[in-house]
Amino acid sequence: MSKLSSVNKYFIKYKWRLFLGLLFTTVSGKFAVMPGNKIGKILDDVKQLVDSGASKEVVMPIVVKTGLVLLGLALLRGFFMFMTRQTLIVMSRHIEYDQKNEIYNQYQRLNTGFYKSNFTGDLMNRISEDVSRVRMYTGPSIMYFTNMLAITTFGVIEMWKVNHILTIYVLTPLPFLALSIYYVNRIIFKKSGKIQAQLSGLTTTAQESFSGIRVIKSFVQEKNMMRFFNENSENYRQSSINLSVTEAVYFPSMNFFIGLSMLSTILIGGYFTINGKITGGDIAKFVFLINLLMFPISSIGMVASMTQRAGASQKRIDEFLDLEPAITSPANAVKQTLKGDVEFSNISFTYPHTGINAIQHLSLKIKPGQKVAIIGKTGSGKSTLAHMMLRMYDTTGGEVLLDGVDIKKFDLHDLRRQIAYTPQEAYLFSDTIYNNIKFGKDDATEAEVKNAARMADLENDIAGMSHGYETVVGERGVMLSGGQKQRMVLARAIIKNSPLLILDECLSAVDTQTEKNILANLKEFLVDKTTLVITHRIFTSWTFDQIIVLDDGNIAEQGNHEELMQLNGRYAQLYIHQTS
Ligand SMILES: Nc1ncnc2c1ncn2[C@@H]1O[C@H](COP(=O)(O)OP(=O)(O)OP(=O)(O)O)[C@@H](O)[C@H]1O
Repeated sequence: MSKLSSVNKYFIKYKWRLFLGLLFTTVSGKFAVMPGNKIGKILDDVKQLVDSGASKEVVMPIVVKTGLVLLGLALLRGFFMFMTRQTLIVMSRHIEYDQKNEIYNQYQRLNTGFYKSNFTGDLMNRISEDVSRVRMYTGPSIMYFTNMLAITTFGVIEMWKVNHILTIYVLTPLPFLALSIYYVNRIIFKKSGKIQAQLSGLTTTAQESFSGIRVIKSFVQEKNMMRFFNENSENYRQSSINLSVTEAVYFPSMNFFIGLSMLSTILIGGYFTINGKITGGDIAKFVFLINLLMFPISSIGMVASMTQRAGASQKRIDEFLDLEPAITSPANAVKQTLKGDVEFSNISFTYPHTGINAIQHLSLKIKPGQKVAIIGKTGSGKSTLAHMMLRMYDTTGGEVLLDGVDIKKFDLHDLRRQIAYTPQEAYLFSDTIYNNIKFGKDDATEAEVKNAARMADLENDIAGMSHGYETVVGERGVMLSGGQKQRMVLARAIIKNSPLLILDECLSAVDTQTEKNILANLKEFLVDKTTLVITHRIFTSWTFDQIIVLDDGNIAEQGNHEELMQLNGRYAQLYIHQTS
């Protein structure tokens, strides 16, 4: 239970729903037990009247009256059961909503490094499966447990009033019922966990096949993929059949123990009736109450098993929520409008999980409004430099200064808000073109969105689509070509209108004419913006203030175009190769 103590704050938040829910459950329990008395009494009364020779006309109204009372009690019980669900189950839905938001918020707080070292499936599980299991505790478990307490208490009191010994005999099998349900539930849970994992495997295989269908077809791997899928599918089928065998034990075991209680009632109750200790009506009352107790008692096992699972899930949720992001805003964080002065002062960076020294003692100064090209062979550390500026990772040595201030002193959100960045991987949301561009600026007007699209040379592409700006781009933008995706991401960065712009391979997939159009469109827009262009291809139509050639995490060549051509090093070779 201690694992679930962190859920208590929600019970305090929704205390009125909880209180009313418990009250309604108790009242509905009372109404559930009350018909027992009525049934016992009417049977005894009718027997007495018939024995004393009363006519049908005398007996029938009494029976009808009792029938109406029973109907009224059933309606009242139904009403309070409805109210129980309206309070307790609705409360559990509110808690589920709060927990999901809390977890989602934590996902957003954590840094890039966290996502590199955790699997998507596991992360998704916390927000879906773990939260659902906790909900089973905050809603159904509490409801079933209270219902069990109420019905058992009221029911046992009623039985006790009739005959102590019979009550003890009748109740003896019931704890075994609860225990057996608990064990069956645990086995079912274990087996369903295995099935769930197999199902995830199947879904992943199917999903990978859909995404990689072109690769599968071109390598003529259809048969192998089918065989692989079939094997997994067969395992899943076997496990599911196995589970249904276990599930089939559930109700017969319940009936077995209830049957034992019934047997005691009839045998011992019959013996007591013969001896005049109880009446026939009392036996009917016992039979009614035992049937009533069947579900609440068996629910103890179910509740115990659900609570255990919820505890394990809440532990996982708590461990996740307790993680502190490695990169945060400091106390008294600096918030200022950036001019665009950038300095890398002897920075080094080693990736934590692989130990790769991506940047080594690099120093570089960029003045406000300068255009800087960062080139270098693959893996030389270009993108890592961009990550340092955005504080996706913190340097392991040296400092990054913006307008002379160490970036670790800035408010993190304010810092990122002032840097427009196009990551190498052009990521789009499965939303409309319009919303994907507008994502760069919450309050952007339609004119701003269209202007950003124009600058990214997207106007003609969008005009050619049947729904124009309202075209949905599909999952991760699958409906668009590689070049269109890159330009969408560029438009999203343009609309941000930040004093600092980092373009990481943002035009690698567009043809040279489109590249020229975009660069021409951007020239004026970028006049006063510090711009870092990370590229393999040299933009010949632009004049860069500085060109940095990176090699193995350090600067191999530095200067403007003329200086580097004179140096006749790597840049010159690349330039000659590209222009020839
Ligand atoms: N998340 C990461 N975890 C561990 N190592 C990484 C990570 N990202 C990059 N690296 C490593 O750091 C080095 C620099 O990578 P980086 O992405 O900065 O290179 P790059 O110059 O941008 O390359 P490319 O031109 O191929 O994009 C590489 O050796 C790379 O393998």
